Amino acid sequence: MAEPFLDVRGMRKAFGDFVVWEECNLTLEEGETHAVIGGSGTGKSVLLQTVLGLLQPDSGSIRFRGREIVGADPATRAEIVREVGMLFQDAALFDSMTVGENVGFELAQLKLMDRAGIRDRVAEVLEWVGLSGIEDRDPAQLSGGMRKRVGLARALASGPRLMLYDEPTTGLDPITSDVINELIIYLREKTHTSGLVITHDMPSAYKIADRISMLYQGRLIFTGTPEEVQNTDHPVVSQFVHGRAHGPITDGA
Ligand SMILES: Nc1ncnc2c1ncn2[C@@H]1O[C@H](COP(=O)(O)OP(=O)(O)OP(=O)(O)O)[C@@H](O)[C@H]1O
Repeated sequence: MAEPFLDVRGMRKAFGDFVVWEECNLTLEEGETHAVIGGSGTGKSVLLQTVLGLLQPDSGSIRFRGREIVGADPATRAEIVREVGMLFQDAALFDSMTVGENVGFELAQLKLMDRAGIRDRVAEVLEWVGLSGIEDRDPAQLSGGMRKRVGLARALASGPRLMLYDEPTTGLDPITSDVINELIIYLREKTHTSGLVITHDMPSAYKIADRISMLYQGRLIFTGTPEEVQNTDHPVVSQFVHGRAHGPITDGA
């Protein structure tokens, strides 16, 4: 059987005595969008950072397209994760640069194209996110939803095979959130990228994910389709997804 596109196996991560991930086992198939849900501070961002190679797990394995990220030397790790794009929670745009410079930043840094090529690619990905012609704008003047869209364009510019989404709808109003959800679906169809999304926005997870896993006390305790997650009688998952104050989760964790 072919190896999963992304295969996280037995991944443990602690900060001192504080164990964030007891054991993470997660697979992502090519073309799939997989959402990981869980309370605040439970380790969702830590998962994305380990996949990106920014944090080193204490043990376990993270393989992307058959190549091991954990323990890889920095040059090899950089090469592996070059095919991974990330939409940061705050879009992480450089306010000292124009929108166009932000979107073309990685292409220029890695010298992936000449200037004319970068200009064309920037125009193309801005069109994908519905923001044609804003190359010369200052990111500080953009609304939260527009910043997210520019962040998406930037993440897609170098043609990643896997997109990591760190709470893509957090801080947006419900309508703008849905615009971002629809854009994620549209871009997935257009570019055939796989997606790993962390979120606690359940309408967003139901809409964009093929499968949803719930993180609780350092493990993924449940994985299912959006329908299975919505209808489960698993007490922890049911309490979380239906937002009930009373149940086994007592501290938001
Ligand atoms: N570099 C670090 N050093 C020490 N502790 C850290 C570090 N990064 C994360 N943590 C801790 O790990 C825990 C999990 O953090 P993480 O940011 O992954 O949570 P999260 O599930 O993404 O939360 P939220 O939904 O609030 O963003 C938190 O208690 C956090 O304080």
